[in-house]
Amino acid sequence: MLFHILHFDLFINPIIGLCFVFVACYFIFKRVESRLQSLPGPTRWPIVGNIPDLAFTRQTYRRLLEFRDKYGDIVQLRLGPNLTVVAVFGHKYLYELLVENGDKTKYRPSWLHLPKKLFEETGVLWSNGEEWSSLRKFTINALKELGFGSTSIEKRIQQEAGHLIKAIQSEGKTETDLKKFIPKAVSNIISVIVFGDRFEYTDEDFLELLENLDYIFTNFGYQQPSIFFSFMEPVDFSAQIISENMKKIKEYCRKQVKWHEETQKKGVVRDFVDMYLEQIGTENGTLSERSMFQIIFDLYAAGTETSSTGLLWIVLYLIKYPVVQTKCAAEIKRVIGLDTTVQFSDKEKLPYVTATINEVQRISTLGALSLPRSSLEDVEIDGKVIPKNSVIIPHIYSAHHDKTEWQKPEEFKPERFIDKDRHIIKHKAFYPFSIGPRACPGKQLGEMEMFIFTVSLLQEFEFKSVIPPDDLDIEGLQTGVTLVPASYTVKVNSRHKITH
Ligand code: HEM
Repeated sequence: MLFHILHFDLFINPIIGLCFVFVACYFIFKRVESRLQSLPGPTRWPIVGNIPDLAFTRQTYRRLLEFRDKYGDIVQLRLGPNLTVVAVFGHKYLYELLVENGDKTKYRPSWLHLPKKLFEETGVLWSNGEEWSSLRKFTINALKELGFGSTSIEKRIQQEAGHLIKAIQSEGKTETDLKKFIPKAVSNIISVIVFGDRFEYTDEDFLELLENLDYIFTNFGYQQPSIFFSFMEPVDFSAQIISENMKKIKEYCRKQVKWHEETQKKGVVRDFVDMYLEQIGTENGTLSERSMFQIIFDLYAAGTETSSTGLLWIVLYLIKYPVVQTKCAAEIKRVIGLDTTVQFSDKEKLPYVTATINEVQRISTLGALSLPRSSLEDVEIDGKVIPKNSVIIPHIYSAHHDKTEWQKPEEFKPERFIDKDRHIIKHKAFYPFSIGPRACPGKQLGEMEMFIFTVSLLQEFEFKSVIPPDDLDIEGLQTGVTLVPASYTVKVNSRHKITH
C-alpha cells in the first residue's frame, strides 16, 4: 500500500520525488562524511555510543591508555548519540594542544549538564569568556598581593607545618593515617588566603567543610552519568549529594562574607574576600557578587584536595623507597639542620628533596586527566581534526610516562631531575600543573606547600611502612577528578631520637 502511494506520488509529482532523493542523499552523505572525518576510536554501540566502554570502570585514565595502545595518540569516543569526546596522549600532541593551540582550547565544556548546573557558568574553574578571564586575572593578582610567593604566605605555611606536626604528635600513636591531618593543614592555607584566618583542626564548621569537599572530589568525575545527560539526574544520587554539599559550602561562605562586610575598614585589606568586596564597590569593577561565592568555592576545591593528595603521594613513596627517604633526611640535616625553619628559597640548596618531590609528582600524576577542555572551532593536531565543541581530555599522565621523553618512565628515580652540577633539570614533558593559558594559577602555592610541609615533616619524623614496602600498593585510584593513593598506615618515629 505504502509502496503504491509513494510510487504514485513520485510518478505524478517529480518535485516530491526530487525532494525525497535529495533528503536521502543528504543523510547518506552526512553519515559517510562523519565516518571519513572521524578520528580513530573504539566501535560505537547504537544510541549509547561508547558509554559502556567507560561506564564500568572508575580507572578512566587506565581505560583510555588501553584505547591509546589500540588506536594511537588521538582517540575519539562518542557518548550517547551526539557528544564527541577526544583524548589526547603523549608530550608532543599535548604541547600542540595546550600551548600551540592554547587560545583555541582554553575553554571548559561548561555547557555539560552537571557542571552547568553546579557552577552556573561562573567562577574560575568552569567558566569561559569574559567571566573567566576577568576572574582569573583578579585571582592571580590577588594571590600575588596577598603574599603569594612573598614572605607572608610562606610564613603561614611554616606556622601551619608546626600545627600539623603538633597534631600528629599529640595523637600519641606510633602508627597513623596521615589523611586525618594533611588535608586540614593544606586547607588552612586557603582559609588564611581567602578568609584571613586558620581553623583549629577540631572546629565543627571546618570539619563539615572538609567532609563536604571530600565527597565532591571523590565523586565528581567522568563516571557520573548526569555529567552528560540531564535525564539521568533523578537516578544519579551522588550528583544530588554533590549539589547539596556545594550549597552548604556556599552557605558557609555567605556567613563569612557577611562578617567581612560588617567588619571591613576602608583601605585595610585583610584577605581575598576584602579585596573582592572592595573591587565590587568600585565604579568600573567588573566582578559580581554572584561570582564571589563560586570563586571562593573554586579556590577551596582546587587548592585543598590537590596539594594534600600530593603530600600523601610523597609520604607513600618515601615509605615505599626508604633509601630515598634516608637520602632526603640526610640532605636536610646536612644543609639546613633539623631545627631551622625551612624557607621556600632552600629548594636549590636541597636538590635531592626537590627532585624527589618532582619525581613523585611525575610518576603519580595526581591530575592525570587534568580538567576537561573544549574548543569553539575545529582544532588540527598533526593533520588530525578535533571537531569543535568536543570534550577534550588532555592525558597528562601519558606525557609523564612518555617513553620518547623519559628513560624507563615506570621506575621511581629522583636522580633523573638532577644534573651533574646538582642543579634541578627542567624537563619539557613535566607539567603536573598543566601548561598553556589555562594552566593552574595555584602552581607556586602548591609547590611551596609541598616543599615546606615535606621538609618540615622530615625534619621531625621518620616514616616507615607497617607492611613490607614491596607490598605497598602504588597504583592510583581515580576516585573523582584526582588520582589518589590507596589508604595506607605509617609508623611515625621522632627523628630527634634517631641517631644515624
Ligand atoms: C599539587 C597541587 C596542585 C596541582 C597538581 C594542580 C593541578 C591543576 C591542574 C592540572 C589544573 C587544570 C589546568 C588545565 O585545565 O590545564 C588546575 C587548575 C586550577 N588550579 Fe590547580 N593544582 C594544584 C594546586 C592548586 C592550588 C593550591 C590552587 C589555589 C590557589 C589551585 C587553583 C587552581 C584553579 C583556580 C584552577 C582552574 C584554572 C582555570 O580554569 O583557569 N591549584 N590545577
